[in-house]
Amino acid sequence: MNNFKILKELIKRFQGVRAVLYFAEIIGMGVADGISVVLVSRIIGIITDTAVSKGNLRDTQLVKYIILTIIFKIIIQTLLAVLYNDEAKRTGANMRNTVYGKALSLSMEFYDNHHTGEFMSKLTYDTNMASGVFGSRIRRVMMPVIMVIVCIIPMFVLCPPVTAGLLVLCIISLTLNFVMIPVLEKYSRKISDANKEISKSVTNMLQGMETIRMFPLKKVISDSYNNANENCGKNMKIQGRTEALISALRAAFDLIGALVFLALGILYTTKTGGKLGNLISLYSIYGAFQYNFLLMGVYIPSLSSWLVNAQRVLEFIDTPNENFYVENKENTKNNICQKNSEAYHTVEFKNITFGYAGKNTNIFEAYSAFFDSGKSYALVGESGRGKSTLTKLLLGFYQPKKGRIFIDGTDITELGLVNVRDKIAYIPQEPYLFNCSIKENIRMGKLNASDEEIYNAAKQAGAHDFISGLENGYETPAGERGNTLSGGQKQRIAIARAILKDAPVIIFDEATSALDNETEKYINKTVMSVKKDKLILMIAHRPSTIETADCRFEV
Ligand SMILES: Nc1ncnc2c1ncn2[C@@H]1O[C@H](COP(=O)(O)OP(=O)(O)OP(=O)(O)O)[C@@H](O)[C@H]1O
Repeated sequence: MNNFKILKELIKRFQGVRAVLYFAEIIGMGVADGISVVLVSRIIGIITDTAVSKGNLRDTQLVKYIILTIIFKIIIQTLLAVLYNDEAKRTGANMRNTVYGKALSLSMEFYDNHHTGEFMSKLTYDTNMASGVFGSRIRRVMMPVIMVIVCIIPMFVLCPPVTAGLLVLCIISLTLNFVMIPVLEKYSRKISDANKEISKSVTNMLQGMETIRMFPLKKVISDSYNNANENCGKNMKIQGRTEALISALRAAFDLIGALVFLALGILYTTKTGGKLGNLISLYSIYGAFQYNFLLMGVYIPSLSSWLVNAQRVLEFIDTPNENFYVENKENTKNNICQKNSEAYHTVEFKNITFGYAGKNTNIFEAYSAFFDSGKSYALVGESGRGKSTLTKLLLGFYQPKKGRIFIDGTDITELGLVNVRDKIAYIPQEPYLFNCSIKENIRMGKLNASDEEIYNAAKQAGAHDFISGLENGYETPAGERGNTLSGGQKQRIAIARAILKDAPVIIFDEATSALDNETEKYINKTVMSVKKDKLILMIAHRPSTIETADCRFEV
């Protein structure tokens, strides 16, 4: 995608019709800025001519110019700047919401294939840069262009030959700046890639902190971080030097511009009898003109390097969602309610074939299985056979290559992801606890649950006693990923959350593996007591767990 297309796409997706307002505000600011520069130059010119002719300032139109300057420079510009900022912030927020929303809609396969660090970099660095396109970059590119256009007309009116000479100089310096565009773009890409690597290293370090300390992995991890950091630093250095070169060129052209102005100005006043006031006015406008002309050479390349990140954000947003199933069909939802009231819940896998993306072999090949209502099944089989995968297929985390899956006799592709997951309470091998209170963690099973319902669910999950024993009871923060709790405590909170959900199908994926025998027995007893109208699938290795199930099912 070329830069223009990226920009067009960004505007279409994140601004829509509001783009008209946004661009009108920038154009307004640029025009007001340009006009105020011209007005100030007129004031200087009038003062100079009056001084040279020893005239009276009162006889001039000085006050009119001063009032107009105040209106354009202070009132109009400030007003437009405030409106512009609001619009830019709205666009940035819209972009961040879209990216975050996208992250929640992606398939599990996406997360399997993307490193958390790389993903974090996308969510933060690339999105910040992309929202910066609207936050500052477009304004910085457009304002100088508008200023240059507004200034060039009075400059030619005031003194055509000097203006023509200065313009040629400005064009040469701008061309040189443009030569630097591809260089800056190249290093911006490299820095962005290096930042991804840094994020990956930091995520590895944070998530694998225990393992890093257990094995002597400090050096390996810090080497990988240092390499990424060094690479980033190296590219930033080259980018910095290129920018310094551009600044040096700008300074050189400043100096040459002043000399050209002096030479042409002397010729203009001595040979053609031009007014000194006009020349001083011209030089006053030229200061702003030249500055903005060179800014075009700085900000246009810089915009294109920010657009590199914006393109990545667009690609990310275009990643397909996990919604390969029908979403929330109203009539389907009614069907589900009817079937729930019948209290008969079955799960059937019919001739499914599945293998994870990127792997040559399939885990299931035309595989069929049927699970009946009111029963509990212990899913057994050697490690790696595919027990967890089978339940994840049921949850719609992955899509089978062939075959169909039914809940209560309805194909899950017709039910829709939301409805399928609504019918299932799933407790994974390593349950995730959010960084909020224990009570709020349990409440995630049913967002409108009363405190009483939460306590009851915790009692059934054998968690009430230990939670009540904590200094802050149910208000105790679970910590990041539940790290203030033991493995068994985390499991019991996750079980309470699943019990609270009161779904017709419950999946335990080794959900009691970290519990002592007594607690496990207690939980199994309470869970089995509610199973009359439920279907329970338990993935288990422990004989004690397998024994509590009605049927042993070899996957
Ligand atoms: N996200 C994934 N991406 C690629 N391969 C995966 C993924 N998850 C699991 N696998 C592979 O699929 C196979 C089945 O894994 P699964 O976790 O379903 O087995 P399991 O029977 O539950 O094993 P265990 O009893 O050890 O928990 C394994 O070979 C595993 O390496």
